[in-house]
Amino acid sequence: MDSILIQGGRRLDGAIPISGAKNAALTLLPCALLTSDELTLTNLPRLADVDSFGHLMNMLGVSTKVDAMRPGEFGRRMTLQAREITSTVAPYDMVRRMRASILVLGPMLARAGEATVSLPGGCAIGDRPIDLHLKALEAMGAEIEIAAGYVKASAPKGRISGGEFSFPVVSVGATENALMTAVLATGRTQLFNAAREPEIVDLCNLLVAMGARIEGIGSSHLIIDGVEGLNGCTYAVMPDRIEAGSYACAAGITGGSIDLVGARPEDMLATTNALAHAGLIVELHDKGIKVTADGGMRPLALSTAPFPGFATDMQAQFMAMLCRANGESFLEETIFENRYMHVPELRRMGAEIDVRGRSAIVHGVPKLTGASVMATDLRASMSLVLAGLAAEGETEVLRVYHLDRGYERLEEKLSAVGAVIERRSAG
Ligand SMILES: CC(=O)N[C@H]1[C@@H](OP(=O)(O)OP(=O)(O)OC[C@H]2O[C@@H](n3ccc(=O)[nH]c3=O)[C@H](O)[C@@H]2O)O[C@H](CO)[C@@H](O)[C@@H]1O
Ligand SMILES: C=C(OP(=O)(O)O)C(=O)O
Repeated sequence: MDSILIQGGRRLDGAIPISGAKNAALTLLPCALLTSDELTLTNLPRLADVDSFGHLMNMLGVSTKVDAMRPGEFGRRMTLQAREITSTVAPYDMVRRMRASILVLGPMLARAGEATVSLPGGCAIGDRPIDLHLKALEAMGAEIEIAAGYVKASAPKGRISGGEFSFPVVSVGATENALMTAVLATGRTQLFNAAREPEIVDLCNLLVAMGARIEGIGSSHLIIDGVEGLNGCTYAVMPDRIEAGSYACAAGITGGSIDLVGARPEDMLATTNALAHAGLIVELHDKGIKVTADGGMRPLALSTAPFPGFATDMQAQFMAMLCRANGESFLEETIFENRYMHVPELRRMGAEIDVRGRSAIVHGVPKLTGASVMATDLRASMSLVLAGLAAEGETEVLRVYHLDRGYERLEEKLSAVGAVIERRSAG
């Protein structure tokens, strides 16, 4: 198994290009199922999850062609074409490895009139049920059956009718599945309390470019009028606000200065506000956001919430950064019930963190020390990388495959701003 080795204690300084967003890519890719035309996505991040999604699309009969971007550019371009959907089954082995596979359910149902997708099961950060995905589809006229670990959705007359659904809890994935179904329905769909994450806006913008009719984009009330068919197009994936936020925390924890080139300020106000409250200097410019540490860091009180609130996907990285703040920070995780898996590992590096249920108190410490650490999920792994960058001595982060799901060329990007970091291959 590969690991990442970090010699900590260096102040990071320089520019990091921000890649296309994993969580946008994973909802834009299944849109290829909605049309027999070609869909070309550019600025796709080179990530294990994007590769896995490409394989899943191939299994459903979608052709994929990948071109490199211009030399020196990150990301790549993928052209997908679903002339026909040859299988409407997303198998367990695929869904088990990548939860976002559930996002083929809506578009397959909308285009082929049926879809069978393995139930994803829980994962390290929590239970993560898909009941709201299914209830939204039912409200739009789908029939749902669950058997042998699979969910089978079908449209009684071959096409979904559309309908109204109010989400009792804000769900990014369920909103995405409902949207991708509604665009090809015979009638109107209204979604209330829909997620408003920038990745949802990116999805709506792509669907509109494909010919969909959606009102209320960016709000929690989406009105979708189904159309007879959608066309292909070329579309650039939005920048990754979570990757950008993670590198901003690298500036904070190392007392450095990092220019996040390509980051979009409007997508990450909760993050930049938190950085500014901690005492970092946040400068917005026409190419991105520059974050600079300015002496000691102040402690924070943060509670995760759906967009525009503070993202749960940033909680672990802020926790690592706040280990070096002057005083006690308070964190509350309201989205996932088990998202403090990084705490025992951070403690092994000298962090002082008390966890009570969904709350955590982070006592700032004068120093962290390198250690061998491992985490069970993506953002938890990134929090260990951040702690390693600031720690005295060597840190080895194990289970790198979590990082490869969500951080494109992590070592290269961090080395370019002065980190001493390398990947050790197990051979
Ligand atoms: C690929 C992707 O985009 N992943 C993101 C997406 O995950 P994902 O779409 O899985 O997360 P959701 O927004 O659906 O989950 C939010 C909350 O709703 C609950 N819930 C969700 C669906 C459902 O049917 N029933 C239910 O109870 C979940 O358990 C959780 O407590 O949004 C999360 C919340 O911003 C992020 O952390 C993930 O990085
Ligand atoms: C939880 C995350 O992703 P996923 O929903 O793909 O597990 C994440 O990106 O932090």
